[in-house]
Amino acid sequence: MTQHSTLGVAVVGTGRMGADHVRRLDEVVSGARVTAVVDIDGDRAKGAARGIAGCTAYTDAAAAMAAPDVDAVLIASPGPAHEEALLAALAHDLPVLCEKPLTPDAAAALRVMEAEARLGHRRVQVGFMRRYDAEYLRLKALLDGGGLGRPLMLHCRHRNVATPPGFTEQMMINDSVVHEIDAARWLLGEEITAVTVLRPRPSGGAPEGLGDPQLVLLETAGGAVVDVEIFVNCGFGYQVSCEAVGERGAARLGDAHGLYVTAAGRWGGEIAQDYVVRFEDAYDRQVRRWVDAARRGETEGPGVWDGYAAAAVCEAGVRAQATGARVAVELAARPALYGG
Ligand SMILES: NC(=O)c1ccc[n+]([C@@H]2O[C@H](COP(=O)([O-])OP(=O)(O)OC[C@H]3O[C@@H](n4cnc5c(N)ncnc54)[C@H](O)[C@@H]3O)[C@@H](O)[C@H]2O)c1
Ligand SMILES: O[C@H]1[C@H](O)[C@@H](O)[C@H](O)[C@@H](O)[C@H]1O
Repeated sequence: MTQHSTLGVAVVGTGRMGADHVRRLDEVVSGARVTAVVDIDGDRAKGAARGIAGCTAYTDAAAAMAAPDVDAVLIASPGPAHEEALLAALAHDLPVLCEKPLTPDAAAALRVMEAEARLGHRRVQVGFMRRYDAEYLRLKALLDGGGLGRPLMLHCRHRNVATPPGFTEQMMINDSVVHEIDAARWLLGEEITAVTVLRPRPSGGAPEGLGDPQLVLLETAGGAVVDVEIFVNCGFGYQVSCEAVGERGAARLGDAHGLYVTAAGRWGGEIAQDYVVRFEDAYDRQVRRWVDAARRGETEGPGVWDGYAAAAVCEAGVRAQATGARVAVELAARPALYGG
């Protein structure tokens, strides 16, 4: 495997998340430099490349991946565009960090899995950044160490201030709850086997046609239950919390962020307004670990199997959302490459 002194990274998609990753690779993470940026919006690509020495702007991801100064690819285009970029990167056997969701549907994820299996080694890390968040890591260590006894339930809350234009009910599952789906699989070490979605009366603050909030219930292979409140137009802040309840104790993350202030007859803290603030450290740690592994010629962290399993649960979730029924998750057999 190639050893890279400095990893030349192509960032595909330079919107909100892609631009933040370009900044991160340029200013925060050592051992990498952004040699290419790709966006179907050429002006946006040029804007992202501006000020970065040796960075070329492209509108075609395949052209960027064929460039000699591109050693790795960070995909931050919208979910439906991921499959094409992933297959192109795998055709060049390049290390990839792909923003979540790996793909919005399970069939596309399976095609990516087949392409990676043909290489015979893992190349793709999925951007499930909560696995790199300090609080989630502590909760995972506590659960793995048996500190709470056998875990029985997770209570999760996922609140966004507001949705961007075009955000659909399906995206509440595919784009938002997909984080809890991955976090639950990782924290509990079990696959999710069934999904049910309950709908309280919709908030007046939600856009027309969006049944927001919703309560998503996940059942796991070992009999644990996970409830997820997804409320993407709560209006007051970006809140992500998770309480694990075990046979001998409970532990909750996500309550406090930032300063706790006592002044002017009041006490309290701040609520982050978006994910870029709440998960800044997690994104930094995730990208640093990806760059370090890629420079060693290795791939670690959540991979294509995790992206596929999450997509399969999301598909069941979207059916449960539409029908009100409890929907079983259908999973293919886990290939040996992913520990099957
Ligand atoms: N991990 C997280 O917390 C987190 C947060 C936000 C977004 N995301 C993920 O990041 C990705 C991007 O989200 P965003 O909010 O930055 O979206 P965005 O709409 O702000 O940006 C997407 C960009 O991709 C470009 N684009 C579209 N199709 C393309 C293609 N085929 N090739 C190249 N560029 C293309 C668009 O022109 C746009 O500039 C999504 O997968 C999203 O789910 C993850
Ligand atoms: O794409 C975003 C992102 O993944 C955020 O982390 C999540 O809180 C939002 O709900 C989602 O729309």
